[in-house]
Amino acid sequence: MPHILAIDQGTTSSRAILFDAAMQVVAVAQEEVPQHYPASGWVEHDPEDLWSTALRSAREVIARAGAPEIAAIGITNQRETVLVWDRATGAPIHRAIVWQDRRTAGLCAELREAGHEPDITYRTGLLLDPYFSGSKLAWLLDNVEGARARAERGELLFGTVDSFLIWKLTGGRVHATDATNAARTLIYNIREGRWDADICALLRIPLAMLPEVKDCAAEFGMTEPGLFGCQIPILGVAGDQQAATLGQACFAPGMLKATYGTGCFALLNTGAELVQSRSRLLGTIAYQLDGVTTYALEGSIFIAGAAVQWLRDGLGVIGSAGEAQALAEAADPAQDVVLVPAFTGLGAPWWNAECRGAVYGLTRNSGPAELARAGLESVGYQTRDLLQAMQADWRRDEAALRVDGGMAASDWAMQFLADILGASVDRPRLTETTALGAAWLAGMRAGIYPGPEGFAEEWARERQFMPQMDPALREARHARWQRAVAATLAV
Ligand SMILES: Nc1ncnc2c1ncn2[C@@H]1O[C@H](COP(=O)(O)OP(=O)(O)O)[C@@H](O)[C@H]1O
Ligand SMILES: O=P(O)(O)OC[C@H](O)CO
Repeated sequence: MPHILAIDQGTTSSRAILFDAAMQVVAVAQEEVPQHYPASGWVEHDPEDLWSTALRSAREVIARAGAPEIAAIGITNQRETVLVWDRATGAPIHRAIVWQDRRTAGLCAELREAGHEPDITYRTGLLLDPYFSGSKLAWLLDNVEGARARAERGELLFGTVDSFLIWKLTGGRVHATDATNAARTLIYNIREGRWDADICALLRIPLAMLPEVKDCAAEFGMTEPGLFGCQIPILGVAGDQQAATLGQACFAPGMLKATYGTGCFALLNTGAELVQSRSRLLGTIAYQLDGVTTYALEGSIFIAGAAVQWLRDGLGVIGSAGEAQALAEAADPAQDVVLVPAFTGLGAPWWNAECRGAVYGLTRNSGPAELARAGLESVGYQTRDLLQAMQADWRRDEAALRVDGGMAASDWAMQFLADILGASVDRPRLTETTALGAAWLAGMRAGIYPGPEGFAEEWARERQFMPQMDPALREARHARWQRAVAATLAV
């Protein structure tokens, strides 16, 4: 029976997941990726680590499953992260600059002050923020000696992590990306589906270094025979948040998923319509199949599961993430401690990089339990702000929010989410949604998995969380949270 291999190259780890012909997980392998912080606000990955951890995970998962026949590979990846390498030798010219890296804040501010943001947002759906690839690529060309001249001579190639892995997997024969990854670069015109020559000129990025942009389910080349002992076609590629949107089968306009990992990324399918947000949410490509683009509105929260990590590593009040829930349950119901986890500023819809976290409502009786509860609740409150902004931008059907990611494992956090949203929250049976999305793209293209309709029918709910909080209390607590955010932004 043919299997599908999904490679999920994430910010903190590389994972490989093998799915069988019935789309069930057969085996998983994972390896941490070392992080480099060469200066305050800078985050880098060694390209060799990205490649070797992905390759080792893939080989290990295949070996664990007894080396079954693999019909295709699907790739999903941390988005926006920038790599530049030599076309002839494959050697990277610098470490990868990771999406979290803020070194280009000055360049982005200059471009904003020069009035470029409205036009760039119109063309790309994005904001002039260091988060996206464009300014990072410009930084490399400006700061690595000789890079711009070499790029202009056509000697250097740019890619996001998917492109780099495709290049390595195909032995340097294919330089390609998919539309969802291209949509995160700030240099791709998502209305017209092409690299934007004007924005590239503004950032002085030579067009010759850009990869070919393909559908998410397409021919991305065959792997080198030496890598897995046989050649395997790469048939699916999507950025990790878009892959999760697919894995959650959010195919209909109005469907919405939120992935709760370190941060939280919510994507709302807006169909053929690219929505211009009034609340600084992002317009992006949800997926592109058979040349047809489906758009999404996206909101990012920087701190979700990271609030739980802070309880564990910063405060030391829990030993593992799974303990947060029991501690929160022990909190004094009479207290209303609010944590605004702006550890690195606040993301959508606030987009304030300067503010920092705060705790409100402390009494002499406040302790670890109240902080744990406040930490878990902060994720629900932030999600509500995000979804309210989405609703203001675009009608949303009353379909439930579909959740996934590590923090979605917490029943307590998901119940509070339903309570504070006043809406139901659905957790799927298969929580490996990111990998599933990539596998589905590849498996569908290989002809062994169903098309979107058949796949959507396979989606199954493990648990639905229904709102139970009294509506007046819900509104009062959310209003208090909003006052806390306003105070945090004002400091
Ligand atoms: N049971 C749990 N309760 C609350 N948070 C959890 C739980 N399990 C994991 N997490 C949080 O989920 C995050 C890990 O999720 P994951 O999807 O693996 O994230 P990422 O891909 O960003 O590394 C961590 O920040 C962790 O604190
Ligand atoms: O690798 P993750 O899961 O933290 O996801 C990172 C996002 O793609 C960044 O936009």
